[in-house]
Amino acid sequence: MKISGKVALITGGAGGLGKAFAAALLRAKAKAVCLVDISSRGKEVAEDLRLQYPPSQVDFYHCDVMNYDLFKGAFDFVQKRFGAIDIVCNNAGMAASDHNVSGSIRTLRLNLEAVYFGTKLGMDYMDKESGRGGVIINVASMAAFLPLMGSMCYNASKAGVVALTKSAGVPEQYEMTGVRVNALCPSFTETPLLDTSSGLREMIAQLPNHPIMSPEYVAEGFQQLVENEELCGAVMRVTPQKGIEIVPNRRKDRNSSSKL
Ligand SMILES: NC(=O)C1=CN([C@@H]2O[C@H](COP(=O)(O)OP(=O)(O)OC[C@H]3O[C@@H](n4cnc5c(N)ncnc54)[C@H](O)[C@@H]3O)[C@@H](O)[C@H]2O)C=CC1
Ligand SMILES: CC/C=C\C[C@H](O)/C=C/C=C\C=C\C=C\C(=O)[C@@H](O)C/C=C\CCC(=O)O
Repeated sequence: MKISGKVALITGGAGGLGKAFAAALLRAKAKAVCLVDISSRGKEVAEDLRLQYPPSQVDFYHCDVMNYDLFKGAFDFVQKRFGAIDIVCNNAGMAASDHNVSGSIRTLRLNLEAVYFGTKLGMDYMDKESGRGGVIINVASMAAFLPLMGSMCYNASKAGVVALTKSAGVPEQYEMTGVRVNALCPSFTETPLLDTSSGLREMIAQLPNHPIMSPEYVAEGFQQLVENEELCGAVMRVTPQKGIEIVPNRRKDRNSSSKL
């Protein structure tokens, strides 16, 4: 998809990766980006980006994406304001350690349930019937493949996002909807999330040859998932060791008459 002139909605847009994704779209001349976040910091982030990237429009919509009706309100807002939605990024996320039961349940709800809401809403608003097609990027993590110790629900939520994205992105579905759905799985990235878990930075520092990546580098992968029309149901890993790579899709090796 050519980004120039397009309209995007990014959840968790007040945070590290969300802001970098927004900036990447704005540099590629998106018409408008709406940052959807529960933190009112999003207002300043939107203002900052608006000043940096005229004449693109940047809005902030305050919303808890774990509430389906409130999240739908964000889609209605963007649809009404700009006439269409082309790009949805389900990025809002959190992590909690295993001994924090309520935090772990919240992690599952935000990282997986709300990504289901955003994927369903993205399809409803962008499919060929109500919209003009589009692309959804769901932010998972390398934790989907290599679990972060002591964070069962974080790891499970991210593995769930990968499975959800593959289901939503099967080619047969794309033919009906015109909406591509892809997953982005970064390794450790320099954002405020790294400071929410005690001892994490020390643990990362002990990993051999494992620098923490910049949000701007991960945003390069994000931009490829948006732009490359070939990618649907794709899972992209972004790591300091191997760079930006698409995880091979086993489905392609199967007999074409198989539905699995
Ligand atoms: N930083 C890292 O090392 C990595 C992060 N990720 C994923 O990237 C995504 C973005 O995280 P970061 O930018 O790193 O963290 P962050 O903490 O900077 O950003 C998360 C954003 O989500 C927002 N948010 C939290 N609860 C919300 C809710 N209920 N409704 C709406 N917004 C809500 C926060 O206010 C914040 O702005 C997350 O899904 C995270 O799991 C994936 C791999 C690595
Ligand atoms: C508090 C939350 C903190 C961090 C969030 C983040 O999403 C968690 C990540 C968890 C695990 C990351 C593992 C990363 C591994 C690597 O980047 C590389 O070691 C992987 C490179 C190659 C793997 C070998 C292979 O399978 O090919």
